Amino acid sequence: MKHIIAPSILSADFANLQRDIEMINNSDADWFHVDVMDGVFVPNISFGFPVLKAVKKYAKKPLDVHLMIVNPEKYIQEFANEGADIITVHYEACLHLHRTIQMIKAAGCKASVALNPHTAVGLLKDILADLDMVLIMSVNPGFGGQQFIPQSLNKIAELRKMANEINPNLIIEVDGGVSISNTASLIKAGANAFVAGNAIFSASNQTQMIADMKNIDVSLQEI
Ligand SMILES: O=C(CO)[C@H](O)[C@H](O)COP(=O)(O)O
Repeated sequence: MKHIIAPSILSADFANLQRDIEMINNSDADWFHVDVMDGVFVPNISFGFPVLKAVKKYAKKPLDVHLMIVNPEKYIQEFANEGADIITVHYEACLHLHRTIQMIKAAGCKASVALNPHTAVGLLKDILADLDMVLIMSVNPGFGGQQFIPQSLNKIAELRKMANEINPNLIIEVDGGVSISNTASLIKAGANAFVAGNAIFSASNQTQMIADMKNIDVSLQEI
C-alpha cells in the first residue's frame, strides 16, 4: 500500500479554511490531520468541536483527529459524533489506555496512540495488537513549524520491527517537521503515514507539494 499524506490544518489559513479544505480535497492527500490542543497537555490551544464540525462539512476525505488533551476519554464519543474517523490519544495522557482504545473502537473510529519524543516504543507492546495506528511525534507537541528530531527514525524502525511480529497491518504515522527532504528516509525506516503542516502550507504550490510527497521515489533517495 502506498503511504498516506495527511496535511495538518493547524497550518491552514483559518480565515480561508474552506478554501484550504478544498485544496486538500482536490489534491493527492489521503486524510485531513486535525490537531486538538487544550493548553494543559501542551502549551498551546488550537480548536475543538465547532471547527471539527465545520471541517467535516466540506472534507471529502477521512478526518485523522489527534487529541493533545488530558482526560481524552471524556470526549471520545463527542469527537466521533462530530466526524472523527481516526482518533489518536496520547500514551502520556491515558491512565487506562486499553479502556480508552476500546471506547474509540466502540464509537466506530480507528484507534491510534501517539508517543511524545521521550516515550519509548516498547511501552506499547502489550496493546499493539489492539491498535490501528501509532503516531510517532517527531517534535515536542504543541506547535507547527518545528525541527524534526532525528532520533525519531530509530523509534520508527524499532516500532516497525515490533509491529511485524505483533500487528503487521499497523500504520505508523509521523508528525512534526516532516517534509519532502525526510519523507524517503522515514519510509525506509518503516513509517507509512505522514502529517505535514508547514511543509505543505508554506509551499508556493501546495497541491504540487502534496503530490511530490505522495509520489516520492524512495529508491532514488539517500538516507
Ligand atoms: O501535532 C502537531 C503539533 O503538535 C502538528 O500536526 C505538527 O507539528 C505538524 O506541523 P509541522 O509539519 O509544521 O511540523
